[in-house]
This record gives sequence, structure tokens and C-alpha cells, in this order.
Amino acid sequence: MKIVELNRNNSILNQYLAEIRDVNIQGDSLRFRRNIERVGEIMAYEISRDLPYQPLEIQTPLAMATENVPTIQPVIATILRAGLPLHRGFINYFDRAENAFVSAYRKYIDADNFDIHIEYIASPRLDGKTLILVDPMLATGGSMELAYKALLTKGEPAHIHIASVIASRQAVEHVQKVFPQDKTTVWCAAVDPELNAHSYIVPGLGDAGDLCYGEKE
Ligand SMILES: O=P(O)(O)OC[C@H]1O[C@H](OP(=O)(O)OP(=O)(O)O)[C@H](O)[C@@H]1O
Ligand SMILES: O=c1cc[nH]c(=O)[nH]1
Ligand SMILES: [Mg+2]
Repeated sequence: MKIVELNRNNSILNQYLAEIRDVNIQGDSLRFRRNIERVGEIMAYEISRDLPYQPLEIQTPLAMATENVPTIQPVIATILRAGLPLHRGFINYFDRAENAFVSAYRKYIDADNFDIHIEYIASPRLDGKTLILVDPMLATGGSMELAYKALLTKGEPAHIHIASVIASRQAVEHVQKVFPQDKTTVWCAAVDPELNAHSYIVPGLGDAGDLCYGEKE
């Protein structure tokens, strides 16, 4: 399974990631959402390089031109609610993509233990398609795994891309166990070393959903 950590190479993505993490900047929720969206745009561009292409003949005002263009449009799936700004970044680039939405939330049993609940799924058929699963945080990997299993009820994708802003090392290992090795690629802006007792990524960024949309009850 190919794992790509985009912050290993210097690019403007690192500036957006620094602002997303920065406790003195991330409280500006408009900037936080836009920075997540910009990471989504950069990831969409990177993933676009892995798609199949074929030449297209185009009539310009002066002559014929040929450009290689993608032969497919992916399905962009996300997990509510923190996934929404990242998803928006992806569809800013894949403007003819189909889309899927899954809800997932942590229901805490006590301070440190929780189950993940999936209650809502809206998806096109996925058979033979390229599925891009986008969620800014891959902490334990549990939400991503359960969202994928829910989406499999809509068909078997030909290839799966997982795109996260920050993943924990543990979640990357989990994904390597539960997703098909031969047809999954993982894209992260950063991979962080630890989870804390509440299964939050450390250093991470805090709670992505709350930073986007406010605290929930
Ligand atoms: O890898 P996991 O351990 O499953 O954690 C990651 C999940 O946590 C966050 O969502 P959260 O449950 O906070 O919901 P929210 O988007 O409504 O805030 C995040 O967007 C992921 O979906
Ligand atoms: O670090 C984490 C873990 C789960 N959800 C978040 O928003 N952040
Ligand atoms: Mg949250």
C-alpha cells in the first residue's frame, strides 16, 4: 500500500498546515475551514496525477490542439461533519465528480472509551469506480474503516484513495490492515506520532469538527 506524506516535501501546503495546527490562528473558523479546503485542493491535484489519462483533440479559435485529460471522474466520499471543508476542496478540482456522504460520531461510554456510530449514508453505485475517501483526521482509523464498510453496500470500487490532513502513525497501520493492500493509496499532509488517552492525535490540531463548526452538545 502506497502511503504519501505530503509535508515531507516543502510546498505552500506546509504553511496551511502550520496555520491549521496553530492554537493562536485556528480559532478563526473561516480561515481554519478555508485552510482545510486548500489542503483538499492540493491533495486533489496530487491524486489527479495518479488517474488514467487519454489524449483529447480540441478545436481552438486557431487550430486543433491535443491535451491529455483524465478518462474518469472519481467519487468523492466524506464523513460528516469535519469532512465537509476538505470535501469542498476536492470538488473545487474534480468538478464533475460524483459524491458520497456518511455520518460518523463517537458515542462516549466514559471519558476514554467510545463506540463509533454510522447512521446516514448517501452514495452512488461504486462498482469499478475510483473512490476518494476524505476526512481531515485519521486518529484511530475507526471512522474511516466503518465509513468504508458502509460504502461497500453500494458496490466494490476499483481503487480507493484515503485522504487526510493529519493521520496518526497508529491509524496508518490500522488502515494497512483493514483496507485492500493492492488497491488502496493513503495521502496525508502529515503523519503524527501519538494518540492521547482520549484518542486525539498528538500534536495534531485539536477537534477538527468543533474548529470548523463549533462545539456540539
Ligand atoms: O479515526 P477516528 O478515531 O475514528 O477519529 C477521526 C474522526 O474524528 C473526527 O470526527 P468526530 O467524531 O469528531 O465528528 P465531527 O466531525 O462531528 O466532529 C474526524 O473528522 C474523523 O471522522
Ligand atoms: O485528534 C482528533 C481525533 C479525532 N477527531 C478530531 O477532530 N481530532
Ligand atoms: Mg469532532
